[in-house]
Amino acid sequence: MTNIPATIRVQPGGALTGRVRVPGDKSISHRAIMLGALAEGITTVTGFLEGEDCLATIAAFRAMGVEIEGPREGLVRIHGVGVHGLMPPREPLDLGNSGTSMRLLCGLLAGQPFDSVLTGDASLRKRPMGRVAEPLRLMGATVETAEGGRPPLAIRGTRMLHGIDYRLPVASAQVKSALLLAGLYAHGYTCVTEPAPTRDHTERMLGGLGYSVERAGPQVCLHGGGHLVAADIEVPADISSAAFFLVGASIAPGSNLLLEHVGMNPTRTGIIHILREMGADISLENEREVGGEPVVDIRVRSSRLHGIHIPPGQVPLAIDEFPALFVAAAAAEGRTVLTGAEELRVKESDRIQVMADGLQALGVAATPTPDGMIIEGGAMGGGEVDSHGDHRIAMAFAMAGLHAGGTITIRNCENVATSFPGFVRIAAAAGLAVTAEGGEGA
Ligand SMILES: O=C(O)C1=C[C@@H](OP(=O)(O)O)[C@@H](O)[C@H](O)C1
Ligand SMILES: C=C(OP(=O)(O)O)C(=O)O
Repeated sequence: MTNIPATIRVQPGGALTGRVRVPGDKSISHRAIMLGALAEGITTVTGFLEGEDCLATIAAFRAMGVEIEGPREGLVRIHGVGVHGLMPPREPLDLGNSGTSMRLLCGLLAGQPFDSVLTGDASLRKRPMGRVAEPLRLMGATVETAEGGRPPLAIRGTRMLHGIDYRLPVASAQVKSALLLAGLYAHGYTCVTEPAPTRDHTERMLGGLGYSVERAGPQVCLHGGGHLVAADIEVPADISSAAFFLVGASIAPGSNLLLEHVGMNPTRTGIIHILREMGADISLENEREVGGEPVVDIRVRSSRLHGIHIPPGQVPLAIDEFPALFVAAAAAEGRTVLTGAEELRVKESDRIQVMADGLQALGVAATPTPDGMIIEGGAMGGGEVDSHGDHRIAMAFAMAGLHAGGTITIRNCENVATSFPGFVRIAAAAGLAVTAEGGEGA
């Protein structure tokens, strides 16, 4: 993990034009490594995200004896060891900044015949893990957390897991996935019911590798004891990374941008629905299916956005896009109100507070609430904001430069490399007047 502090600076003005292919989907890349490692045979992955979060997942599986070639230009070859082929790691597995790695691995490791310890960086060590540890205990797992259910996690191996029928208290794809991964090792059926739809990449990929997953409305079930067969996986561009460009092009007059080969899984499209409701000019071209996931090219042109009450049903479908959406709201005419998004407070940073602080520093009337934010759109000045080491906050404020009246300086941007290596170069090529100092991260 790079610890070099990086500053991103954006001069006001400019427009986004041309064609951009953002890097591969982070959620799918993690799962490709995990499920490829558990499959029988060699899984070839293309379009893999070479971001630090996914590299942490690769390192964890290498530490458990899995041979993984690459990544090189998005190509990874995983020599699967089968569901029962992982080896005990000699040291704690350090998952850096990645909540997805930690939560999914916690489920997967609960059913191994060996012990393991999971840790991470200062941000990850503040994030709640009780949400996975508690249901895993109901399955017979032993997972110890530090105070308040935080990492590090000490997992005692067992071959005695049993399936449960679990209703998720929060809409979380990470918890759902952790339980399904534990369910591969459990006796009987493991069923998870979600309060609202969340990303279903785990279910899709399990199916693609030959594991039977049954869905009925909000419930998904699998039976333990099966096996996975290697297959090629093509990872589409990450809609959560495309989101910064969707917002940037919408708010910068004169923009006309094509975002290529973007994953359009219906559990991830909240950003499109919300921006369109705000008046964005977004069209989907060349819709197709690649490796079991819908993919499109997205054309976005600048438009006059207006404030809205964000439909609560869209929140889980856009959960990582709110930093960018808050910038869209700040550039829109009128008031935008978000509710039902308290989950934002337990991401890489408290994304409600940190975004409100940054927007206020730029002169925007942004009022944080326990579960959302109220933003009065309008003019925005320049100024200095702190991303608190949160990749999505850094990239959201970079796009704010397209609307601001002065230079925006963003501190602590080194973690941009967790999800979007090359962000500054790609954004500059599209027309953002952006520079980075002091770190490879950005
Ligand atoms: O399963 C996943 O890949 C993810 C699920 C979401 O987290 P939650 O499950 O905590 O909502 C999301 O915020 C995260 O970036 C990736
Ligand atoms: C919340 C995020 O990721 P994770 O939970 O994997 O750290 C994110 O990428 O916005």
